[in-house]
Amino acid sequence: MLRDSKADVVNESQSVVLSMDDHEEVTDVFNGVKVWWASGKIPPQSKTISWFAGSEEKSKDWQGWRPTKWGNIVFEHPSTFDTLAMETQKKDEIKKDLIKFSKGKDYYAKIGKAWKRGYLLYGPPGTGKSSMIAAMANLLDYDVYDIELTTIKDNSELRKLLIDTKGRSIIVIEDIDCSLDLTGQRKKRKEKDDDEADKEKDPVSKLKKEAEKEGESGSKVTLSGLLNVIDGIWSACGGERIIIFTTNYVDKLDPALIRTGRMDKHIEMSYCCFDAFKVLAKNYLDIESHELFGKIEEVFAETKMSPAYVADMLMPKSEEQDGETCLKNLIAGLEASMEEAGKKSEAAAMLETKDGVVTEG
Ligand SMILES: Nc1ncnc2c1ncn2[C@@H]1O[C@H](COP(=O)(O)OP(=O)(O)OP(=O)(O)O)[C@@H](O)[C@H]1O
Repeated sequence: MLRDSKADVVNESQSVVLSMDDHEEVTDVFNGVKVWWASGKIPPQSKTISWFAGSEEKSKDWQGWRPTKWGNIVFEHPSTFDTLAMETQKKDEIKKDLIKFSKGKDYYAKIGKAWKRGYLLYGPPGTGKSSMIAAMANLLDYDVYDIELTTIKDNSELRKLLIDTKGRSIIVIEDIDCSLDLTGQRKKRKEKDDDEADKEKDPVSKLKKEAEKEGESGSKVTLSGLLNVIDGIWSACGGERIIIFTTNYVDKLDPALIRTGRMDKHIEMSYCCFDAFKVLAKNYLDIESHELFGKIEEVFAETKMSPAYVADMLMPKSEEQDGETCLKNLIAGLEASMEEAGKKSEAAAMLETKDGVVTEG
């Protein structure tokens, strides 16, 4: 038994909680074994990114004596709106929207609505969705809770997790399209394919397939469950919260998920434009203008390249590589991709031509 320590009974609980002062040290003997207790204090991190750590890694929320599944790592993503490659006007609009929301406590109270905002971030891979989330968190100084839906057992577990989030936070549900096969068209198409395949199967193999299906999906979170949890969570939680869904395939999402009111703002993260390139050139090479910019602008007008690719090309790969070499490499890379795209569309046109001769490659 710890001596010299404080003992309290926590509200509505049978258990006694022993506590120590900061930096206090106590020696104790239990069953003949000497135990040494020390109380340390870890200064709070101003920002943490939290993620679902899995049931075997449950940690304790010592304040409330409730187990919580959120793990924390220090949030150190340096992306800001200044480093984000995107049209300036679009960035300014998003920044204004966020700041208005973060200052909107009285307004939301006045209109009787929960202080929350939903964003849908969509665009091809490498267009900066994660960078945008980090920039948002850095702008508002909010925590980020990153949810991997496929690791969540069911709707009630999702609800518990969300209830456990704190105010001034951004809740991120990434790749919503692949997480649960929630996409409208894909789901319908899959069901159709399955039905057709089922017609040809005997009842035993049908049952086997159903059993396999159940085993396949580790998660039983459903679209309607997700929507109910999100709608319900706002009334249950105080404090401002932003929820962000990300997807690479917006056109395949179920309309129920993206209908207005649920996601307040849809933000498209698109391929690199010349404006976005200039941000990257300034960040990566400290170049604000260059004689090659004219050529680069021309090429960008005709190519679809992700900012991730452009950023990679602009990063010097050796001491010898200077800014101009990186710009030249970028032009060469973009032109090669244009050529590739040209070849592909030629091949596609050949296939479409009725009389075109198609040979196996
Ligand atoms: N718009 C952007 N502005 C600045 N850097 C970017 C941008 N897009 C991509 N990058 C660079 O490319 C890397 C990958 O981008 P990021 O992870 O943000 O893209 P994503 O859209 O979230 O990709 P995915 O869909 O594959 O998860 C970033 O670390 C960053 O260096």
